[in-house]
Amino acid sequence: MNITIVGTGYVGLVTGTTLAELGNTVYCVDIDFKKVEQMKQGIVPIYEPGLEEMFLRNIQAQRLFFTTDLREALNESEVIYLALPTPPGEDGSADLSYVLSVATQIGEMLTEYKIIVNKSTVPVGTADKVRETISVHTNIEFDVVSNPEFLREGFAVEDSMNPARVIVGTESERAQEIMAKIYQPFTNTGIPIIFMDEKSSELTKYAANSFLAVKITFMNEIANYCEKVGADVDKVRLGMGSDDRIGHRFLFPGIGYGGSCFPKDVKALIKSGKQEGFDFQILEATEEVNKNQKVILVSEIEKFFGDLAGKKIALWGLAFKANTDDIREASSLDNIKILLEKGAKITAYDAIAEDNVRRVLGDQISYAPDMYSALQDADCLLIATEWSEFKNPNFDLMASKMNQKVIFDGRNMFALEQVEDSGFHYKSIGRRTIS
Ligand SMILES: NC(=O)c1ccc[n+]([C@@H]2O[C@H](COP(=O)([O-])OP(=O)(O)OC[C@H]3O[C@@H](n4cnc5c(N)ncnc54)[C@H](O)[C@@H]3O)[C@@H](O)[C@H]2O)c1
Ligand SMILES: O=c1ccn([C@@H]2O[C@H](COP(=O)(O)OP(=O)(O)O[C@H]3O[C@H](CO)[C@@H](O)[C@H](O)[C@H]3O)[C@@H](O)[C@H]2O)c(=O)[nH]1
Repeated sequence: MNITIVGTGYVGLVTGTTLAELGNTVYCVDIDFKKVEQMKQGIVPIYEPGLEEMFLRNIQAQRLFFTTDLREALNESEVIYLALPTPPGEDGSADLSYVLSVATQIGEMLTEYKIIVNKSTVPVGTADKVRETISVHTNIEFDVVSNPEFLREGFAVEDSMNPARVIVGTESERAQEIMAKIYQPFTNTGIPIIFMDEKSSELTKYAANSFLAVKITFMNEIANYCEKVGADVDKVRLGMGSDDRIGHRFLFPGIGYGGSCFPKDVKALIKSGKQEGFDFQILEATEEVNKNQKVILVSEIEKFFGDLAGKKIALWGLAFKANTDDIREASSLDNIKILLEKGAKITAYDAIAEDNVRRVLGDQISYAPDMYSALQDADCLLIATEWSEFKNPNFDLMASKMNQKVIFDGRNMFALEQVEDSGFHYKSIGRRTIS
């Protein structure tokens, strides 16, 4: 099938590449000329493990094309996926301007029946809005389908090739048949394709993300309570997770959830609720707890050192989680902001996300070329991202570089036994402090 993807960010590019890998001819459209030029030259503009190989393979096979010309792509395709940004507007609600402006353009360009598939995360009722927007400009028949995306950054290729489920929201039989055809390769391998109405499909996405945000936040509160009563959150986590009604995944406490999705989607669902006179009390509490959790170690650092003016802090990890270059709503940034305000000096190391942080913070902080150089003359180390290379460090080498042997670990990277004999003061989340 010929398919157009509008927007080639994390979702659009991965979706486009995956659909090409499944044998479709895919036209990826973006307004960012520079990005499109890069992609035409075989350069993947984002860091996503496994993507480059598949991307190059499908370009070579002439199944994957890039353009800034929406009309050209539209004319070639029967199905148009929207993978456009839906950032929070000033009041926290999802900003639909990207989606609706492309809907307007599509309306003006339609010459024959098309299906417009919305992969962006959008509030309930957006399919109707897209339909109304397109209808203003055309009498030609079309369908709008909700098909939310559940991929995780860092595992985007894996999640797209082998999703837990595919949700398709449509009440049109014609659209349902075509969507079933696109996802037939998944059906063949036993992946459920769940058809439902558009509104339920749109809400499924917010409900799933918000539930996971609540799950993490609940564990962060349990972790904070563990510290009060002398329990160990790692043991509690194992004990809880062994009940398969709870499960082991997404029970890892830390310095709060970040990224381009959970914070904005929780906010947007709260806002959508308010518009109906409905209070999502659990989500409001989740937001509040998460806001504090993101910087919970700053007060620990202050408790340890007193005045932070002039203190040198090494920071391992800038990305909002491991295996991505994405720094949107990263806890590292919240910590940097407050630590700088308090007069600390920061040297950060993150091999993958450094460039993105440089664009935002410039030389407000220093950047180290490797994890050990970041520690030179540091009064303490703060760990903000769980990159694998931090998992089993040489504690002697670390000690030889640092002014003081002090670690604040926002990701519980080490088993307590790993640190026990190293002579480090080690403060993690929800576990005994070693000193
Ligand atoms: N990032 C994720 O892990 C993830 C996962 C699931 C769902 N989502 C949702 O998917 C949507 C897209 O997210 P993303 O992270 O891929 O965004 P992104 O910011 O990485 O990419 C969006 C792309 O759209 C392009 N764009 C903007 N306006 C355009 C226009 N008029 N025409 C063509 N291209 C245009 C931008 O240049 C950019 O390349 C959002 O609604 C998000 O909530 C994201
Ligand atoms: O046990 C855990 C799991 C995650 N996190 C944090 O939660 C945030 C989000 O992590 P993750 O869900 O892995 O990353 P995303 O790539 O943002 O993916 C989420 O958001 C996407 C965008 O909507 C959805 O498609 C995915 O299904 C959903 O997992 C990150 O800050 C993680 O550090 C924890 O603190 N503890």
